[in-house]
Order: sequence, then C-alpha cells, then structure tokens
Amino acid sequence: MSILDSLYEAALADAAAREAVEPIGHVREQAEGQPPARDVLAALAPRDTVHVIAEVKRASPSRGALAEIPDPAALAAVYAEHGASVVSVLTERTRFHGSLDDLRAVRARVDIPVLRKDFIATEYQIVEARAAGADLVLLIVAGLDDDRLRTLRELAESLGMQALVETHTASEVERAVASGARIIGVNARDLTTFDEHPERFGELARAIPEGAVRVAESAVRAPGHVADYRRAGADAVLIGQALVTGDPAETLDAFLRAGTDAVVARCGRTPPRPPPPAPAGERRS
Ligand SMILES: O=P(O)(O)OC[C@@H](O)[C@@H](O)c1c[nH]c2ccccc12
Repeated sequence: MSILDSLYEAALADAAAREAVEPIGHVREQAEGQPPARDVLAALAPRDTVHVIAEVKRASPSRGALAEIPDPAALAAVYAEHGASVVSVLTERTRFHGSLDDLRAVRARVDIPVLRKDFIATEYQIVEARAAGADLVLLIVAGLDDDRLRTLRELAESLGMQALVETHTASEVERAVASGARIIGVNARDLTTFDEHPERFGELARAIPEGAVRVAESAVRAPGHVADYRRAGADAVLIGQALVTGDPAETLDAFLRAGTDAVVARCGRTPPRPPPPAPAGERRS
C-alpha cells in the first residue's frame, strides 16, 4: 500500500467513527446553521503581490513532529495579522496531529478564509468541513477518480465553499482542469515518496488556464523560494513547516516581501505598465 493510500485509510476510518456517532443529517443541519462561507476566490484573486496560505501544521509523516502549537487559534491570528490571505488547518489526526477542533478554534478567531486540509474522499468529510466553519477543502487528484473529484468539488461549491484541487504531475493537472477546478495547486512534495520537486510548479503552471488560481504548495524554506514560485506564475503559495518552526510573524513578513518584489515573468502575466508620461506642458520639473 502506498503512503498516500495509508493516509486515506486512516482519515476515512476516523471519519467513519465520527459518522457512527453523528450521522450526516445532523452534520448537514450544523452546516446549514453556519454563517455563509467566505469568498475564497475574492481572497485569492490575482494581485500584484503573492498570496500566502499559511498552515497550522504540528507534524507530518515525512518530518515527524514539527511544533506543538498548543493554541492553533493564536497562531492563526498571527498569520492573519501579518498578511496571510487564507489559513490552512491540517485536520488529519494520525500523522499530522490535527483535528476538526483545531479548525473550529481557528474559525472562531480569524476573519480570513479557512482551508480544511485532510485526506477527503467522502461527502461526509465535505459536509463536516462546512459544519466546522471551513470555506475551502483540499481535494487531491492522485487519491480520487474523475467522478469523485467532480462530485466532491460540486458538493463543496453547493455549500458555498471552494476546493483547492491538488496535483503533482502533468496528467493530474489535465484532470484537475477537465474536472472544472477553479483553484489548482501543484504540490512540490510527491505524496507517494515524500520527495520534493520545487521545480515542478514552474513546469506545470503553464497548463493551468488563465482564470484559475495557481497555488504553489510545499518546500518553501526561505524567502527566495517564494520569489521563485512567484516568478514562475504563482498567485498563492502554501507554506507550513517554515512558519511553524521559525518565528511565524517575522517569517511571514519576509516571505510576503519576497513575493512582492519578485516580478512575474511567465505564464502570460506581465507586470503592470508604468503610467504614460504627462504631456510636455504639464511636466513639473
Ligand atoms: O510544510 P511545507 O513544506 O511548507 O508544506 C505545506 C503544505 O503544502 C503541505 O503540508 C501539504 C501539501 N499538500 C498536502 C496534502 C496533505 C497534507 C499536507 C499537504
């Protein structure tokens, strides 16, 4: 069994245990009782600086324990104050040490959109994401067939959420685009081996159509990496480890500065033109 398969297996076993206690009808009612989901497309709309999706991540299967994060809401508040556009909360328990309680706590503290990051393959997980206050859910193309991918994204959208559709190869980007995804991530980390390929985003970004949000995921360790992703056409960069293992405020400030200074040179996006010179008579000098 691949690592990815075992991650899905654990997440789905946990979801089934929750569903045995709380059937989907109840959870749907809770979802309907939530304030409407935040507008994620507006929050990630292309602009002349990069967006950061900042992650609450205690541990990972590839690195083990990263940070204790006793108060995920406090960390999310720092992210929001320092310019993150979206907070990502890992809710997977067995390998990432996260929970839906983390997501609820974050939701209660910040106003920016919140992403439920988990190994999602069932309607139940989507509905419980909304019931916990999520605005965005992760869907990993490598773990879903075309039917599931479309059905789950459409269910998320019917609840007012969006889906971040994650890819790692050219054929997965093709499938994501064909499925109608509007927010497409390229994960530098291969979830079947944990190898990192930061150059992958630049190779695949061109295949993501104009109009979809392009997200570069993983492997940002230094400001230069944000600049590289930005130059390769990223609208947003998803960062976990570097934020939770360093000083989150200082690190985020430095990353956003690097993303602001980098000029997008490819993917058909050109930097804004300088204003035309004023007519001779109006020049001040
Ligand atoms: O910690 P990093 O290298 O900054 O990566 C963050 C994020 O991209 C990563 O946590 C991630 C990307 N896709 C995932 C899917 C499941 C779990 C985790 C992930």
